[in-house]
Amino acid sequence: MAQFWKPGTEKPRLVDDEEGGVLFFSGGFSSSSSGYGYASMEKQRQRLPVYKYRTAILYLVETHATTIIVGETGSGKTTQIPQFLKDAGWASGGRLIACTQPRRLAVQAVASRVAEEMGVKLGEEVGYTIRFEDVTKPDVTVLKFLTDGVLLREMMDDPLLTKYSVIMVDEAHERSISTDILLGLLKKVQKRRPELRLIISSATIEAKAMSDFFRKRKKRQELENEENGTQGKPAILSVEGRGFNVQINYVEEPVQDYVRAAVSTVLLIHEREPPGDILVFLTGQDDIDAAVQLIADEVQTSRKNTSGLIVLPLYSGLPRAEQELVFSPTPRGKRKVIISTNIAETSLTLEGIVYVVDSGFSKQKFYNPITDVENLVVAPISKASAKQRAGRAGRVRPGKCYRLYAEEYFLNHMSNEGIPEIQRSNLVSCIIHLKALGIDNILGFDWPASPSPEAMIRALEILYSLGVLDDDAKLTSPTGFQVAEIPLDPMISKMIIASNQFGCSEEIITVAAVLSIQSIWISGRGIQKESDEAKLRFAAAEGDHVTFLNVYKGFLQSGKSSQWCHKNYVNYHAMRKALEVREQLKRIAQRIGIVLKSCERDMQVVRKAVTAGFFANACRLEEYSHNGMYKTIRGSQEVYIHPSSVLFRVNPKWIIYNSLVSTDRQYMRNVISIDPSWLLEAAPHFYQLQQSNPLH
Ligand SMILES: Nc1ncnc2c1ncn2[C@@H]1O[C@H](COP(=O)(O)OP(=O)(O)OP(=O)(O)O)[C@@H](O)[C@H]1O
Repeated sequence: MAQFWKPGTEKPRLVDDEEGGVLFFSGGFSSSSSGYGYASMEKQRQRLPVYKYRTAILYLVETHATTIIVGETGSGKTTQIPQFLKDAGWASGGRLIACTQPRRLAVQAVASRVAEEMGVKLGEEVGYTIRFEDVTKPDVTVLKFLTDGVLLREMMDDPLLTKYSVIMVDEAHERSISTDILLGLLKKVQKRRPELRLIISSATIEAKAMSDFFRKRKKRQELENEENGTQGKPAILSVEGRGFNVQINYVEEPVQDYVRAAVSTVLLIHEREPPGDILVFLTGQDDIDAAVQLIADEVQTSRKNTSGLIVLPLYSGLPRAEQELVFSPTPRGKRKVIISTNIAETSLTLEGIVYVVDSGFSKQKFYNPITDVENLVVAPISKASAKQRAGRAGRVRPGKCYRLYAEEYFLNHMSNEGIPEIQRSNLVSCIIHLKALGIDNILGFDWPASPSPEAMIRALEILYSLGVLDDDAKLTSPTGFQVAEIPLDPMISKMIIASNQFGCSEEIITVAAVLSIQSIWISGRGIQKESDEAKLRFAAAEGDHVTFLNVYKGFLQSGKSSQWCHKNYVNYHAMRKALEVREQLKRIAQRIGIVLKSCERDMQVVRKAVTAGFFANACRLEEYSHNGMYKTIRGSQEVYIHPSSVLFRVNPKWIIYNSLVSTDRQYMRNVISIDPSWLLEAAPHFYQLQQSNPLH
């Protein structure tokens, strides 16, 4: 039987749901009808649906180890619940309240908003921590926003997270790898720290399944204790009501080209709809650049009314200052168009947004443990994502969402939730995390969704070959511990550590920084020829990694000039971002004992260091191939050099790639030529495992 909670009542009476022993709460509807413009911030807070549930939330958190809170997008979960907890005393006595988010941008934005609402300076009482950036003050910060990945890292120093009284895992529906590992670990921590409180929140989570996870595999004694109290059972609270209405529009016919369709929709909104900014969801930097270019073409040819449009891209590779532009107020008489990846899908409030255009696609990772290939593929989103995207409108005034797919498709074909990332990823990073936390029995770990044993075995094998795990599958010293210290993909971390031995750490840190950016080249429809020609000025016969070093050198010699970038079809923003990342990596490298040293012109050692990290991605050109077909050494997958690579059509016999993208074929991005004997030097175990040695 379900239990209903009437907002405003002091203490709810808790009644078990017969099936799951789970508590359900539901309650009053709240909707706002007037705009926020003139209301004080406190009034704005009080109008949010979650405000009416304040007492219920505090009561549930007091009486339950885990509380699952489901409420519409924009109902106030992220910004309000941490403040309720603080006001109720959960941050007294030097304790902290944590609120995690899957994405860095959301962490920063939400922390700023909460600091503003509380009238405090960001970094004091309210702070945030994201990878490479800590804006908190010891003994002063009480509300801390952080990515779930950062909280996992904190567990390496403090496995029981003793300084936190409450941890709110927000946007749990995203099921990122870090969220899933965190949920598994927090369940363990709760056994040792029964006083720790967990809140799992989202607009679109399957609350019952999450609750079952927190209940399963309890010992009999624990279940008996539950009979006598509510402490062990997760409570579920459903926050009813939403801020403002969002009208959903669908296309009548499926669209052929979602980039063009998105641009046409933007122009149509601009022509016909009243003022208000537009947020467009595409899949990645390439799509976004193409859309920006298409709008720029329209502006130039003046075929459509484009006056007053300010077009801003938004993706994770953009430097901070560029990302922050999306939060700046729109000048009077103008209309901002933000073209974004799913980086803006959850938690963000972009004040001026009235219109959302949803392409229905995002880039998603897919890993095949049999072939050991991880692809970034453009794939349809889930209903949960579509709902989150629409929820970026209607936050401070009513809005409209234009879905570039048919309603019939949404209703009958779109999956409710995406596949958890852990079930479609290479598990190398995840296993290092768990090992560094002393979790030895990885197969027996309590996952919210189990990864496949094949993927697990593959990852263990690669980690062993990287020299990160020993024969007993424990972290090696020092390599394993050093790799665990660097917050990057273990293959990149290993490449950095190996550069110490090869005397080329300066170069390899630059390579690592550039690899962390999606692309440093300006590309797009209509400028391909010019951009290819410009690339040739830097192209190195060894491959893309060495080419990156040439570009970086040229950029520094130009005095980090934007004109230089423009002239050479190099993306200035990307270069600035690479500089930012490089600085951070340099600090980490020095901390773990890597001596900064340049190999000057000796590019062989650079290639050897790359091989030491990425040997598992080695490929050989098919001897009789006339179309540049390679096969991966492991898995014999057919792969081709991506046209953006300087080795496209050069086709050296032996190469290593950094990542794969899948379109009509499997394309290798960022490729370097190698000597096959280096593979055996770098990973004898890995290559000798093959039945017949593939290196001959
Ligand atoms: N930066 C901001 N500027 C103006 N209003 C804001 C801002 N941040 C939040 N708000 C207001 O607070 C409301 C609640 O935001 P909050 O992020 O707490 O909601 P949420 O329930 O966590 O949403 P979601 O599920 O989408 O993350 C927004 O709908 C908006 O009205």
